[in-house]
Amino acid sequence: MKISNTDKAQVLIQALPYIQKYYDKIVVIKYGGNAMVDEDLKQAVMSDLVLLSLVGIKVVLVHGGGPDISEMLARVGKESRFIGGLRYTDKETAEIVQMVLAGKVNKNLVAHIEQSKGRAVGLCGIDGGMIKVKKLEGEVDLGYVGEITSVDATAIRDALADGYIPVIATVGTDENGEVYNINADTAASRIASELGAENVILMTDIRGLLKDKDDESTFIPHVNVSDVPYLKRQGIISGGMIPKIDCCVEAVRRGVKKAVIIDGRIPHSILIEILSDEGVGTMFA
Ligand SMILES: Nc1ncnc2c1ncn2[C@@H]1O[C@H](COP(=O)(O)OP(=O)(O)O)[C@@H](O)[C@H]1O
Ligand SMILES: CC(=O)N[C@@H](CCC(=O)OP(=O)(O)O)C(=O)O
Repeated sequence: MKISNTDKAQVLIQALPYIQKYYDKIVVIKYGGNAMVDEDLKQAVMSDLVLLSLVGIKVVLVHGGGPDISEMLARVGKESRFIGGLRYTDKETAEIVQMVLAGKVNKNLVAHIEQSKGRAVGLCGIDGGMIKVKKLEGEVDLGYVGEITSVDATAIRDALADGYIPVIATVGTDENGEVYNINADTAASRIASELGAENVILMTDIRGLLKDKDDESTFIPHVNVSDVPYLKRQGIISGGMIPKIDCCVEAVRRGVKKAVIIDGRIPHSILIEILSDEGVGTMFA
């Protein structure tokens, strides 16, 4: 079907109020490893970020890379173990996490942005002392998994002021300089609140929060943060969805106006989410 010029113009002009709303505002986008399904899709997502950045939105990209980490661990004969959505991280795993996230995944995303004629700079939580952590203490010992104690967003702000899209890998250091693995959803939430971001958008491989995770027709479009403890008790939220939901709740509590989980496998879902009134995922308020 051929789209008429009038229809094309209509689509563009409909984006105007959203461009005005978000102009000069910070939007933190977390791109999960499970949504990085192929290089073409990744390229399409990065082009969307370049477009958003060129219309004046301050885009900050925080990325995951869980599947890449698991693949590298398997190559060296190590099995991946997750407890409550978090990876058990021994010393050797922490080194591999740093190599894969800050090296392979981070530079690959920067290269894709540059390929779309955007400007990006790759950073990790170690750079500029950005993310400081202490060992996460809980019922189960997760090894070198960090709980964020502080975020210094200076390097991110400087990159934005210079017109770059900061691309951030989520490893951080403790007071002794030891490197820790940080869940990327958790880090995105803290970075968003530290930056006073307008929105935090989590791109994953599922439509959003589902009542039954194996049935997309049970999709939940809106969640009130006060309902989350109940949803958790009911067992509706499990695995990798746990840090995501916690991230959204935490971001909203800390003043981020909107936290959304969207399907990163749908081409241009991020443009539809930001530049139209069609909510495409689960919104937390
Ligand atoms: N209630 C739920 N609704 C949607 N997804 C859920 C739910 N509970 C668990 N999940 C799982 O969470 C996964 C997303 O988390 P994760 O695999 O960590 O993604 P990412 O790599 O994007 O961070 C989904 O693919 C799904 O299998
Ligand atoms: C502590 C912890 O679990 N860290 C994550 C960091 C990467 C991540 O969060 O990647 P996704 O967003 O693709 O899941 C991990 O090791 O897998």
